[in-house]
Amino acid sequence: MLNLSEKQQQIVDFTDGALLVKAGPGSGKTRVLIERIKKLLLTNKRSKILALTFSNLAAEEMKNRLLEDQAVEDYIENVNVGTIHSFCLDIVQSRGNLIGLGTELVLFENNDDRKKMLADIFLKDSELLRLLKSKEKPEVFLNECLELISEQKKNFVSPEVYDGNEAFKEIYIEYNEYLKKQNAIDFDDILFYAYRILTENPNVTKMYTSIYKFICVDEAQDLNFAQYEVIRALCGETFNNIMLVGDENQSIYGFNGSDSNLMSKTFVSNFQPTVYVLNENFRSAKSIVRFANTLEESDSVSNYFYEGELSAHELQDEEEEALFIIKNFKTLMENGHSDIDHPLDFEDFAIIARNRYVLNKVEDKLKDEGIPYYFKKSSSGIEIESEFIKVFDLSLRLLINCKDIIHLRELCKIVKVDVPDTSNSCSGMELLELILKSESHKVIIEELKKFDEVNFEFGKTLKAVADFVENSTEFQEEEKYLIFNDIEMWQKHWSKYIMQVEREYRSAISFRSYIALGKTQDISNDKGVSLLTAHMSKGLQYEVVFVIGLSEGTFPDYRAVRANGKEMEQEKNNMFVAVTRAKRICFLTYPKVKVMPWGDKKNQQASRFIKGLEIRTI
Ligand SMILES: Nc1ncnc2c1ncn2[C@@H]1O[C@H](COP(=O)(O)OP(=O)(O)OP(=O)(O)O)[C@@H](O)[C@H]1O
Repeated sequence: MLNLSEKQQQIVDFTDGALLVKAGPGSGKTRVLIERIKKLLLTNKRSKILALTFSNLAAEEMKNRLLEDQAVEDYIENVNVGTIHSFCLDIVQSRGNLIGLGTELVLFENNDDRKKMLADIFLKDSELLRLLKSKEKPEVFLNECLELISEQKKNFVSPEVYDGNEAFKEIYIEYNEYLKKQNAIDFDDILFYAYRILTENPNVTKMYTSIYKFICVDEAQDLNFAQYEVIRALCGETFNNIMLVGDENQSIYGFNGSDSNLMSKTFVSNFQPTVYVLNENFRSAKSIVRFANTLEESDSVSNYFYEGELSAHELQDEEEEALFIIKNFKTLMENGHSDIDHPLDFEDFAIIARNRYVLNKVEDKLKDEGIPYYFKKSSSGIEIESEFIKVFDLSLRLLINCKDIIHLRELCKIVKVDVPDTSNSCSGMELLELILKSESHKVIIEELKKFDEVNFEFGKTLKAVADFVENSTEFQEEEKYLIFNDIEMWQKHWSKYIMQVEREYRSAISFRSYIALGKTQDISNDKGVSLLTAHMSKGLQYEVVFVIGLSEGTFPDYRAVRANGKEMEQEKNNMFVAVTRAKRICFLTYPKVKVMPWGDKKNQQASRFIKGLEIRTI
């Protein structure tokens, strides 16, 4: 067990009142948060703690780190770790009725589903249809409408109070009505409705604050308006045992409305927290901290004796850049490094870029060399390849929610039947019996019939479907191949789900919500060199980091270069996050010439972020 610094210890020992920990990279924010939760668990054995994170990855990491300590094992039930969205979805699904919604609402997480709904709305109304047809690019217009709806919801502007464009107001009203008719909500509704439930029902707020004695929020610099307001609503009038932890310089979700002022100004004025600042970096060697400080004018101090290594390199083109990475990777794997006191492994390396495509060349080279690597992904939902499992998936959706018109139509289209009239109330199973007639589809019905809310054994269902497919002569080899892969993927989601949810709480609707929120994505056992975007690298650390594609227009991104305003601040933060993932060695590279997808060659300038360094050429 590592010793905490004096300041870290003070934070861990802090008991009552609001608390803000502002701290630089590698200063132990996450560590302090975890230690404080442990301490609270052990000293307040009957109190519950709510720990909110921004990603499933961060939530999982936090749970694992808590579980590592045997002392807290018996009290682990007292801490609820999860993303803000997942916590709020629980509120909405269980108490939607308090604001005129149904309960057990399903989440339409997929943008295509939202678009289909919007298209329906335009088709039904001749005025709106005319408007749509007058647009040069109707598809783009639909997307813009969806974005505008999303923006209103993120700002908690309901259609009733929206006072802009009349046509849009109507579209927005209809869109929400359509969702309501299907007992569904979209992603943005999660926070908005949770906020309404909490603020319009003080009893609910009181119930939560009497259950949870402490609330902690990690990565608080990434809070956006809606998230902050929900957290504030959760605290009601009097609760103030809330702890926010974050680093303004690592705020990188500006495009999603995040604003570090919510943490450093609004929270301070609303809660008057005790503020701690941590600036000792326990992760990175001196040269890395020194460079990071020049990016952000921060005052981090490396706690390490090691100088480490940070260097910038110009390569001829992307091919040369990729070869340079492979060469240095191999040298370090073979010889190690005097500042690293253990032999290096694949997992000690990360290659980070501003966007996914910059990593293509390196990926090719890693593949050629047989070096294991993986992409960190953040996704939600489930992607299905085979038609049969698509039918299975849609059937499951209808079983959960017979009002789901969007997916009912999709299912009917696939099995080529007319959409049945759903105006007479009809259960999901009755609908399925009307639609699914082929032998193989009847198997789906039989299997789904076995579900009842008390005993949701999806693993057995998958096994039965797999057995049927194996013995069936109805499918071609290729189709079977896809079906088996799809089933295997479902099985993985199911395994992750049952690890998180006790048997008695398992149900089809909760399983679907877990999938929709990305809580069943496999994120843990990836092996090999990490390929990451700067966004995905948040919170992680590696002995050796290559930050690549560091040219003007790529990193910083060309849009930020063009706008040259707040966006550039975000780019700098992205760079800051990427570089500070390195513990001991950091290579910064860029290709002088970039070959465009259509074959042209483009000369590039070194990124402004490395201009102050000596740039080596080969
Ligand atoms: N007091 C300490 N002594 C030694 N090592 C420490 C101490 N505090 C933290 N560390 C180590 O420093 C590293 C960084 O800690 P942690 O990940 O908690 O920092 P962080 O502030 O959350 O980082 P970031 O925001 O950059 O992701 C970890 O390896 C952690 O174990």
